[in-house]
Amino acid sequence: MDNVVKSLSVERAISPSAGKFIIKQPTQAQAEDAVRTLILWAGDDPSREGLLETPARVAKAYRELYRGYQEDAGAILDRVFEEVDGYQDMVLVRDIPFHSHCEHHMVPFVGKVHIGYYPNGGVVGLSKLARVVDVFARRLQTQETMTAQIAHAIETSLKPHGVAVLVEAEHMCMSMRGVQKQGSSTLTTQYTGRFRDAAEQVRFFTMVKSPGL
Ligand SMILES: Nc1nc2c(ncn2[C@@H]2O[C@H](COP(=O)(O)OP(=O)(O)OP(=O)(O)O)[C@@H](O)[C@H]2O)c(=O)[nH]1
Ligand SMILES: [Zn+2]
Repeated sequence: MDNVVKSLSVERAISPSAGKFIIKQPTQAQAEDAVRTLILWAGDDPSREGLLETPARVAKAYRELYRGYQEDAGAILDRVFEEVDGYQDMVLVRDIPFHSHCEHHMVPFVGKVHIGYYPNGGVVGLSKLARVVDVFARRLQTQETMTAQIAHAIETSLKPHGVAVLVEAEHMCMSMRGVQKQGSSTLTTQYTGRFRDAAEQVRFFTMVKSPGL
């Protein structure tokens, strides 16, 4: 196992174009060995029947849970509809569910994202805002970073008159372990443009919390 870990030598270099890290992917066998190590660390026997296929399943699940690293929010927000008969008011998509993993413990945090923006000429497909949430949620995250990244992606692609992002979430690393406080929630917000105005923030928040369908 030691040899596998030593030979991983993850390469980290900053790509000049996107400012992204280029990671040299470990092989499937290396990923599965790492899971076997963690099973041993948890105190179980990775060679018992029920756990034999677990390393392969976990490696596959990781591809899904961390798919966001392979995705580009800019490409998702690329298509704008301009024929909206002069609509200029706020567009709000609320209660977008998400699950992410905190970068400190790699334990889930789950909740909802609310996104409002003031269009500048055109509007984006509503589903695309929910897709952008997943691009950033399916990475190792802090709630603050995820909130800022969602707002930044919309701001950069749509250049709207303002973006508001509100994220509310429960962190399993605070409920299942550590301080063990079930039911606490964390709210984070990021505002740009018109939403820097306090009255706009009140309007956004009121709409987010108004009775639903
Ligand atoms: N700001 C912020 N903190 C987070 C987030 N997710 C987890 N944390 C916190 O990250 C901190 C890590 O603290 P450390 O003292 O390094 O780790 P720890 O000993 O496991 O901390 P405890 O959770 O208090 O047991 C904890 O306070 C977590 O609650 C997040 O999205 N944003
Ligand atoms: Zn955590």
